[in-house]
Amino acid sequence: MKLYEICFSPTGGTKKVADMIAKELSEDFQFIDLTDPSADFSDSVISGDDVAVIAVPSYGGRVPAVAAARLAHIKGSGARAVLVCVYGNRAYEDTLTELEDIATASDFKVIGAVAAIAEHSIARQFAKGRPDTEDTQELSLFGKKILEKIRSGATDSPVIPGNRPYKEIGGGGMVPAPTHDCVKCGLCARKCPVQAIDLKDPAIVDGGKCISCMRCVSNCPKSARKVNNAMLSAVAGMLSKVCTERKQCELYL
Ligand SMILES: Cc1cc2nc3c(=O)[nH]c(=O)nc-3n(C[C@H](O)[C@H](O)[C@H](O)COP(=O)(O)O)c2cc1C
Repeated sequence: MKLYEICFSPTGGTKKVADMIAKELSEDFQFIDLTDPSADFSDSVISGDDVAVIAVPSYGGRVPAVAAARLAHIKGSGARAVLVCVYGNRAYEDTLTELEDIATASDFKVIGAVAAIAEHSIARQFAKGRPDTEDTQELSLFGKKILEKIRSGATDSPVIPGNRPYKEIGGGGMVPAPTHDCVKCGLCARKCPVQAIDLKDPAIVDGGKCISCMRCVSNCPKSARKVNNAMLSAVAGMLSKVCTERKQCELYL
């Protein structure tokens, strides 16, 4: 059995959680980075006796559309899959259900699913420091239980929460822009998962392509990329009502 970690993680929270699960399943794994806009995902060869940890963040209770599209190119060949959805302590709604449908359509056999919490990548005061020590212990235990199921040879699929049809895709429009501290190093443009930022002039952003993933904000070595303050305060105000109470990690096996 070979382990794959197939992950879309613009600001690293999803990857942290996926790594915690993956390292319980195998000492080493092959990483497939769904944020890489230049990768040809149909090149990934996964065979029937492999296992994949497929991890995405929740965006508005859904799988980020670009992650869904890239994932659809990977052929599962009947390999077992453990789905991971990471969210910012509001809710993940239909993310796991949608991910289950995408994985199944790509010929993966879903044997488990995890929902976990990481710092909210837009309003970073929510779920700050998560996954924390308590999450780490819980996720390590989840990983051990998943490994037991893999070793038992069981391939039944758990009942995963969520609705079909899924929630409508909403939100968007939070397009980060450079501040006066920008030195035009171009890192944001090179690392943008959807190539929305102009390589020569990072002030030029294709708003139609930007998915508001906040990678450019979190990656900037000069902290010189920001979203509009008024917009951010409005979002934080809305989230404070629904994000404050601590949500727990969940395992579906
Ligand atoms: C565009 C966007 C939409 C989001 N929507 C939700 C949401 O519906 N519920 C939630 O709890 N967190 C939401 N979040 C927070 C992310 O799911 C969370 O911060 C996640 O850890 C980000 O993953 P990453 O660090 O791998 O980029 C959203 C973040 C972004 C950027």
